[in-house]
Amino acid sequence: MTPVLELRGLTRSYGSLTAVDHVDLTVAKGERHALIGPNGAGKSTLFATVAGTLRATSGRVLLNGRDVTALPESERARRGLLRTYQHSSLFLGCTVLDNVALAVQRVQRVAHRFDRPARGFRRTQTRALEHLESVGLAGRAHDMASALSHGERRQLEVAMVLAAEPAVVMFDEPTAGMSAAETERFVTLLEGLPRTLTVVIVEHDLDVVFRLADRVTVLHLGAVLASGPPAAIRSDEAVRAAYLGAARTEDLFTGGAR
Ligand SMILES: Nc1ncnc2c1ncn2[C@@H]1O[C@H](COP(=O)(O)OP(=O)(O)OP(=O)(O)O)[C@@H](O)[C@H]1O
Repeated sequence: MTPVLELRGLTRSYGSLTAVDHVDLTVAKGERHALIGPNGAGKSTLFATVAGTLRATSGRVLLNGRDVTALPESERARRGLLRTYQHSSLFLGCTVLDNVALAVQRVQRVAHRFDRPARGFRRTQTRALEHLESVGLAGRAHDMASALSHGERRQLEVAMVLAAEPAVVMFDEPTAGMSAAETERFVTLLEGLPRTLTVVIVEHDLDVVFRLADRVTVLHLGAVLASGPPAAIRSDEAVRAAYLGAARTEDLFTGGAR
């Protein structure tokens, strides 16, 4: 396997509390990797420390073998490690198309900086529309982003992620607040993402996790309790105990842990 993201002894403390405790993890190119764990396990802190939103207390984050631990979030994003936020970061006063066009432009500014402006503009619009088509929003291209439903806004964010052409995208609880129908549409969309993209997802909905993930890492009290393919995690007694105490493992993975 070709590792794209490696965490080595990654630790993040808040004063005397160690929220993320010497986490070692390797994510392969193209993998769908889910981070789960009970409330307070350290998922958000780990996520933010990997993305560069928070500084690590110790340990290292490697992206494609390069140490990015000292880099801020913006620089990690420029190098292909992109995160989404639970609260959307769209330009609500712009059209749906313009939101994606802006994301496309950031990449194209580097690749085509010697093009004539009109040609660059057409290229940007075409690419942006292609991304909107791939997330099922081409029909809403000229609507304001503010007119989109919650689920559609999340779809738009995926189009913006695709436009940025990252190596790794980290989704932070993407289905939070979605209806069942929106969740279904969104998970289908994630399932269809190209395998050139590596996906790390923090998600409370375990049905979503076990549908999407190739591998699942369970955090408990900041440390890795278990990491492996979904089937192994489902049957892991320590995982069950960490989540729910007496409940049966099967109950855990049919929505009972929400
Ligand atoms: N800014 C902070 N200052 C101090 N302690 C914090 C801070 N943020 C989180 N913590 C603590 O760190 C631990 C891990 O929290 P974190 O939010 O990373 O867990 P989580 O698994 O994402 O939880 P949840 O599922 O509830 O979102 C918890 O004990 C939490 O109280």
